[in-house]
Amino acid sequence: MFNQFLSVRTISLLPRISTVKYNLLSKNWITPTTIVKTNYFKTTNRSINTMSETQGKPIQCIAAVAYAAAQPLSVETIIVDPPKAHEVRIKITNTAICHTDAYTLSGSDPEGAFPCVLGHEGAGIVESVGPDVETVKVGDHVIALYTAECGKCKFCKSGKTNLCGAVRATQGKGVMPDGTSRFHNLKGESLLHFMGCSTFSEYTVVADVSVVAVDPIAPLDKVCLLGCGVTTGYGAAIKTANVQKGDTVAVFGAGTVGLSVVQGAKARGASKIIVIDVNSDKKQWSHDFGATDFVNPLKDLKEGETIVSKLVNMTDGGLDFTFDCTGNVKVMRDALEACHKGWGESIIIGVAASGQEISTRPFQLVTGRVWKGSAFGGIKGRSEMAGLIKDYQGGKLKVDEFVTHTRPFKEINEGFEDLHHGDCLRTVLDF
Ligand SMILES: NC(=O)C1=CN([C@@H]2O[C@H](COP(=O)(O)OP(=O)(O)OC[C@H]3O[C@@H](n4cnc5c(N)ncnc54)[C@H](OP(=O)(O)O)[C@@H]3O)[C@@H](O)[C@H]2O)C=CC1
Ligand SMILES: N[C@@H](CCC(=O)N[C@@H](CSC=O)C(=O)NCC(=O)O)C(=O)O
Ligand SMILES: [Zn+2]
Ligand SMILES: [Zn+2]
Repeated sequence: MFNQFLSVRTISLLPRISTVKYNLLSKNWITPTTIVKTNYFKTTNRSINTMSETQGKPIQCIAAVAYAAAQPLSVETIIVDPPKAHEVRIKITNTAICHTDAYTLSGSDPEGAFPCVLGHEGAGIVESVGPDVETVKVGDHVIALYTAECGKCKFCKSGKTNLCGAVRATQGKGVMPDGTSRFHNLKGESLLHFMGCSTFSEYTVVADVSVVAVDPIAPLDKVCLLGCGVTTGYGAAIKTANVQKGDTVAVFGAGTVGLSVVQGAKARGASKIIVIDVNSDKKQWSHDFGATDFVNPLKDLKEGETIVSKLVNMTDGGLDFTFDCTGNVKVMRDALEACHKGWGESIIIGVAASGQEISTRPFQLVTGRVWKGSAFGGIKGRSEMAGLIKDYQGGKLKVDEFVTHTRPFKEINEGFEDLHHGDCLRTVLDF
């Protein structure tokens, strides 16, 4: 099996590599030449193309397979085929569990199909690449991206969105761009991919447009969270909403996504950041991440008061920006209606179950309130991840603080249980 660490023997065969270091944080061997360039669309230093012993061969490894909706995951050995052209096989070192994994596993996702390998908040090391891959190389530390960035499609070139059309259609069907899967169980049954990532497997295969190399010094057991929750919330505040100094902000739902919106709003100098959550245990966290106020609508409303009227009164007529980070369509309506007449914008981030729809009086929009959505915080994964890693390394973006639980990968089902407890922001699994 591929050794996740570049072996000394392998490295000694590469005369151009003079210094080999052991990264104590990520527990991996690194070399100076693995340090990534800021232009992620082309690897400029191709001097290392380390061959792994497993290159071109199927790998047997541990994975968590979702065989059916609302059933525990089956932790078992699966077979991961080698990457084809424009594909990358990654040794996942760490993956977190996002609320969206639980949503799809529950059966509420119209795109959910089984059996599949879930997981989309993961990081690891490139084990091998298929033909024509020019953007990452063996040994690179990487984050999987559920929002691809090809740089060439109509979406990527528009300058208006981070959504990319290159692989989204096949991604939604749970297959690689050529329409087939790289995962099989030991019975020979094909297993579907998920969100173009499938990080609940020790090895996964992703499209080359769905992966970004990161500074190898960044700890993979923390920056895996940049694969979804932290990036989504922070980006929604600083990119989608583009919160400005002095703006007033309300954030519904104080999970990892909501608290990351809070830290984005704080970074921008928002004058008021109100968190609304049904669990008062989230109050301390909210303040720690930068909230100025916390409201529990189940406890803090007076007779005749609604959450909307309370928020409007707290902010002299309504908020400049509100964010739904719950996935609850009633909350989405409240978030819109708490916006200031004339200009308030409400950003929907939460994912609602199949069949759910939003509604409001059109007059709310006629009078200037704006409803928007945000996927992956509007962040372009390949060209903008380096900036987020720098924000994290410079202490501007909190990431470690979200890791409330860690578990060995085999405890993944217990990790899903953690999500239901108010004391959990993220459980990070370790392979
Ligand atoms: N658009 C995108 O790109 C992305 C969307 N998502 C979605 O964003 C949402 C948030 O994700 P995440 O932070 O991981 O989830 P969490 O479950 O950790 O956070 C949601 C929070 O909202 C609280 N909540 C639930 N109902 C209400 C309510 N009626 N009013 C106020 N608060 C409420 C929950 O409390 P309690 O725990 O007590 O229920 C919890 O604290 C999910 O729907 C997820 O699927 C996630 C990532 C990316
Ligand atoms: N498959 C669902 C929609 C799920 C969804 O909205 N996903 C979010 C990311 S959630 C991450 O944790 C997203 O960014 N969607 C954009 C996309 O292109 O998928 C459905 O069909 O309703
Ligand atoms: Zn997610
Ligand atoms: Zn594209």
